[in-house]
Amino acid sequence: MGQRLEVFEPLEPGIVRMYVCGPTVYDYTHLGHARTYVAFDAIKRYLALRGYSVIHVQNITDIDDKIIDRARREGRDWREIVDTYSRDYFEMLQKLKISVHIHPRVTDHIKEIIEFIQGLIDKGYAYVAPSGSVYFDVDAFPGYGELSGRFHPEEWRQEEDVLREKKHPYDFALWKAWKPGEPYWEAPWGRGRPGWHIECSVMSSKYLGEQFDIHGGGQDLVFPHHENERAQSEAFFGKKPWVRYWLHTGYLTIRGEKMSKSLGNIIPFREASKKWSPSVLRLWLLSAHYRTQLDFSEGALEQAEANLRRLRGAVSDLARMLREAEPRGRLSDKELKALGEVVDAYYGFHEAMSDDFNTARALAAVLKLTRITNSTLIPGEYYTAGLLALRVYEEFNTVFAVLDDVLQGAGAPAAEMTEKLVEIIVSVRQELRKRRLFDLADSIRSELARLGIRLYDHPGGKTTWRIERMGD
Ligand SMILES: Nc1ncnc2c1ncn2[C@@H]1O[C@H](COP(=O)(O)OP(=O)(O)OP(=O)(O)O)[C@@H](O)[C@H]1O
Ligand SMILES: [Zn+2]
Repeated sequence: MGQRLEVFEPLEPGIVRMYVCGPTVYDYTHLGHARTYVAFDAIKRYLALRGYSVIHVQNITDIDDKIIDRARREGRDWREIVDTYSRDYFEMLQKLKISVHIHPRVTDHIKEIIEFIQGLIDKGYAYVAPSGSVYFDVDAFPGYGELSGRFHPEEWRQEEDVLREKKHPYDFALWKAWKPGEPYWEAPWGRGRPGWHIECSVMSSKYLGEQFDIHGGGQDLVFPHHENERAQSEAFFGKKPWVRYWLHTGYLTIRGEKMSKSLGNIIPFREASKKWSPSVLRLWLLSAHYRTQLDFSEGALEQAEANLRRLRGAVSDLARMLREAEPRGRLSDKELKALGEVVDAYYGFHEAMSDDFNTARALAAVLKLTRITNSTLIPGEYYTAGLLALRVYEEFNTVFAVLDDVLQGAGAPAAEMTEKLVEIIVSVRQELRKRRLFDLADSIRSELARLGIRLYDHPGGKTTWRIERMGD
């Protein structure tokens, strides 16, 4: 609202109530949606890391013009459309490790929506038009435009098709009167269905209260959707501010254009996930700050894949070093210096995340730590500095969630067993090479590579290895 950074103070100490506008389920979820949902997931995870209890509500719009149009075009029932695409959306959430606490659906809240609209009519903020549609009377709410910074009624023109019956062209629909062939619910003003904006005012307050902390969505939702949600809610509850902090994600673009169904340039998540693992996608999506634009390119994903490999390699090497090395009472000057660099990375990560959740800078701090890990900690067998470095990777992973399996493995007996097995296979392969059975040695090497275990043959015959397997 203030167009500036503010210190975060939730309504109630220690608790964060967060509402994010979810999808209208009429088509496959694409990478643009994934960008927004991963961003809020990381925000939630970081707040949790900092000790807040976060309640995350993300709705599903399961009745809307777009859904009805699609059902009509395909000659299917609208509920089938909702079923197909909400399933696809849930699959994406699961693959990307996004855990939303409550997923309210519009059609489960019709009664509450009707009551809310009736309340707005009773308070003089809404009126029933001759058709039986109900509109919000924008002129009755003086704060309209404060969120989006649009104050000119001329810019507010909404719902052109119903201009005739609105008091002002900028009023927007709370309830849409039934037209033949459309799904409907009975209301005091006649049959119909809710407009788009009202659902979020109703469902957020039902689960989070009349005022809450964070409201999120893509930047395309600032106007009119969030402006309208805010007008409805502040009018209805008579409390200000309805939302303490508005957070909006920048667009995911492709060749500079917003990825969107209407532009026909979308990459469905399910297609993308055939080519890149969910961890690579997550790391890429978080490689930019949530408010900035992020452009899709194969090169950017390859970069994310390479970064993930480096992170995973460093963590698995570090875990192995920690199992083998021992604490050394006094730290050498060299280890002290290395420890200082690890501490810098630790603060670098938290400083970036505390500065409006800057995941781009947080990632850079951890990639720098990876260079230090590989060049100094592991070769130096620096136990104390290594232990702290592992802690940094763990906290990083609490937010980024791309190293779950390597970190779980770090210290677990299963990982140790794998290592011993790899050692045996590597020594058998050494023997084969000594006997000049290079075909066999090569096939062992490529079989291991398929499992993500990479062997490095050094001059002089020594072979080292590391686990680079992608976890998903
Ligand atoms: N390209 C994008 N980049 C970032 N966020 C996006 C993008 N496209 C959609 N979103 C966000 O995803 C959420 C779900 O949006 P919604 O279901 O309204 O999308 P949509 O209108 O179906 O998408 P499209 O723009 O492709 O038609 C919203 O918060 C929206 O802002
Ligand atoms: Zn909404």
